[in-house]
Amino acid sequence: MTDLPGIVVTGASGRMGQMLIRTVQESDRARLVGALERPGHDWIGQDVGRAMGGAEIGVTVTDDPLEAFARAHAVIDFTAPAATVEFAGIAAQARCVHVIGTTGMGEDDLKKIAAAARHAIVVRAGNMSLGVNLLVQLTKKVAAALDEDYDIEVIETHHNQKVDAPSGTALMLGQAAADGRGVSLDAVSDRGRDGITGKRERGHIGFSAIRGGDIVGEHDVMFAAAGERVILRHVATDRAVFARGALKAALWGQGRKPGEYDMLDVLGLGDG
Ligand SMILES: NC(=O)C1=CN([C@@H]2O[C@H](COP(=O)(O)OP(=O)(O)OC[C@H]3O[C@@H](n4cnc5c(N)ncnc54)[C@H](O)[C@@H]3O)[C@@H](O)[C@H]2O)C=CC1
Ligand SMILES: O=C(O)C1=N[C@H](C(=O)O)C[C@H](O)C1
Repeated sequence: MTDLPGIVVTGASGRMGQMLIRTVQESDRARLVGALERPGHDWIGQDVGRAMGGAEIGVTVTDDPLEAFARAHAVIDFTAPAATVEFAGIAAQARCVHVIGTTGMGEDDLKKIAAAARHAIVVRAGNMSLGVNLLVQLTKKVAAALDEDYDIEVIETHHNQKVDAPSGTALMLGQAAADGRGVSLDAVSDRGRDGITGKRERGHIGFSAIRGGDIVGEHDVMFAAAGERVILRHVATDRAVFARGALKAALWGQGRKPGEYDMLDVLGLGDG
């Protein structure tokens, strides 16, 4: 039991944090060795099982990443961009695999994570589910097969607590569509249409975000032409799909060479 890789979950009280703690606890391939929350959070100092409303599990919630990561083989991190950038440096120092699910990161944040990944194993993806990563590959193939007569639109739908848009998944799908077409996503993105926008530009990739209720996460990639539409869709109904993917990534990362990997690497779905 004690030989199993030790996992620290950051953002322990969050929607994903709690799901990850349950997933690690239920796994016979890993053990939970730490649970982290932000300084000042009322879970700090409590047993994480009790704080989640269940039985004690012998892991006390801490706000000290240095101390927590020193005991871990992997950190699974679904928090916020500033926290994730800080954790990337500390995980590299502690030599543990950093699995990053956090979305909404800016260019600067991504540069800092890439710098940490020169010395550390980082697995980062805007969506850790098998289904979405398959959809990424399908999107690339369909975009390569259809010409610019087909307007590409990415539509994402999430719960009303989500703070970033477009979702990390929508950006992955948009990138896959751009790669399939052999164009730069930055050059063709249409985000946040409002007002007199002018007609849609041929070859652009549009993004729309819908927010409401407790929707876990839905993504459509629409290829719309005169007379027909092709729609690729993924619907997540349970956050367990993300947590299972993240734990898989944490185990896959053990003993790898330093570098930044994604879920296509973990799942063996890459191009070659
Ligand atoms: N890649 C994927 O498969 C998925 C990614 N996500 C992303 O994960 C992130 C979190 O999502 P949710 O769990 O829904 O959010 P949430 O708001 O429920 O949880 C975030 C948690 O992080 C904690 N946190 C913030 N700063 C911290 C710090 N410095 N130290 C420790 N803890 C800190 C917060 O207190 C909170 O408990 C978002 O960016 C979301 O988009 C969510 C689901 C799947
Ligand atoms: O915030 C969420 O909830 C989710 N975030 C990820 C994203 O931004 O794509 C993944 C999933 O869709 C849920």
